[in-house]
Amino acid sequence: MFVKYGMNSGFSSLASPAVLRRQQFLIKSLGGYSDITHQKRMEAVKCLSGGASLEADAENVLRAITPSLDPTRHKGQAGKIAVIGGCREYTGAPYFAAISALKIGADLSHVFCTEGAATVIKSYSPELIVHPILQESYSISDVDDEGRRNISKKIISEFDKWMERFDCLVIGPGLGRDPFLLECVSKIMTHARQSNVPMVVDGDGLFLVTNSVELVSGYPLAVLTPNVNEYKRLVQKVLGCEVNDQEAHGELLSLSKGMGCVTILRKGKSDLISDGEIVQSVGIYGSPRRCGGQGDILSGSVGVFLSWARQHILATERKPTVRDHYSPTNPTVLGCIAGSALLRKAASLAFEHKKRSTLTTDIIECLGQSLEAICPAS
Ligand SMILES: NC(=O)C1=CN([C@@H]2O[C@H](COP(=O)(O)OP(=O)(O)OC[C@H]3O[C@@H](n4cnc5c(N)ncnc54)[C@H](OP(=O)(O)O)[C@@H]3O)[C@@H](O)[C@H]2O)[C@@H](O)CC1
Ligand SMILES: Nc1ncnc2c1ncn2[C@@H]1O[C@H](COP(=O)(O)OP(=O)(O)OP(=O)(O)O)[C@@H](O)[C@H]1O
Ligand SMILES: [Mg+2]
Repeated sequence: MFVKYGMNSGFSSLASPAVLRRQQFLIKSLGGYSDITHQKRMEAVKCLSGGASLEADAENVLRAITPSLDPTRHKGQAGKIAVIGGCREYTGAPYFAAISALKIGADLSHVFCTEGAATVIKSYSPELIVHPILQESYSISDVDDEGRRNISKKIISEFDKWMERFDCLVIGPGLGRDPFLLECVSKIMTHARQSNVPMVVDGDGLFLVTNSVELVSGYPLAVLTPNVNEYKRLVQKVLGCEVNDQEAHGELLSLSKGMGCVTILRKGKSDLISDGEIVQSVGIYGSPRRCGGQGDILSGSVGVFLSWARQHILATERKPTVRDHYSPTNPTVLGCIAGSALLRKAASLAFEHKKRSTLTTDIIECLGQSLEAICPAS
């Protein structure tokens, strides 16, 4: 059903029910019809058409979706996350993503990586559950095609034993670009999608998805978190043009729509988030340090918050709570807003103490305190 607004409302476009709800939220957030100025109304209209973005009410989102520490809850209910990444070159990225998930409050964090990377990642932390199941081409260079197919099947069946236990997969931090390994990860993604397991795709996972868009296209539980380069490659592939920063919001909407409305978090000075229907931004001041690994914290965090947002929406579907003063309601968008806001707050806190020497591990140490300031544990 589509609704046409009256001319004097400022919203004269034909609107779907979802857009209508968002327009009503905008009208409310702008102070209702009576005192809304022409300029504000035009800003809202521009926002709906993708011309400007709406700064997300990130603190309220964080408060609403973060579960309370209820003593009746058992291990696992606060989230089980799996990071798929870690190869010969990169062991830091999957560690950052997986440990961030735990530091925020997930109960269990797994890493699926290559054998060589596993020993290193285990040595960083005893908290992580590490599965050395992935293989790169160099480690099977003397195996024929039939042997490779068997190895691939074994990897997939090993992963399948665990898959449905996970609330979210984080695919790509430090995954590398080995063709055999990426082929196995494609199959894992296909199985995850068939089982409706949400996935956050980052780093080399985005390299894979850019070359095989069908892996995520049209999957509402997929979130992509591209940095500047990863975004550029996606725009070139899906929209067939170069990035145009003058049209950032409309372009992000088009990209998401072009991929069947997957949620995209475009990282940058402000993080921009779209699910093909709306655009939200998170511009909280973070830190001027651009040390590597902050995107990995973000992907692990979004994995946890998206799982919590899904739980929260399921639990409150029948009984809305007074905490729910936020919009939108898509759990993938809520997860992105919360992850982006928390990372930025933690980066800012870490920078206060460490200044130029701020590293990713310092930011991870500030995740708990930053969340505590918004959602006290007791
Ligand atoms: N400790 C670890 O294990 C870590 C491992 N990681 C893992 O590495 C893998 C590859 O990911 P990635 O991000 O390094 O690759 P990519 O996107 O090609 O960027 C590479 C180059 O792009 C440039 N560049 C960047 N930003 C830019 C900007 N704003 N504007 C302009 N240029 C910009 C810049 O190039 P430069 O300035 O050197 O020319 C940068 O060096 C992936 O698996 C990831 O998870 C990381 O997570 C880090 C921590
Ligand atoms: N210019 C900027 N100003 C402020 N914050 C930024 C800026 N660029 C990125 N960020 C923040 O840093 C986070 C990580 O973004 P970045 O672009 O560094 O990701 P990345 O390249 O994938 O990182 P990684 O090194 O982990 O792969 C983003 O969520 C964003 O909030
Ligand atoms: Mg990255």
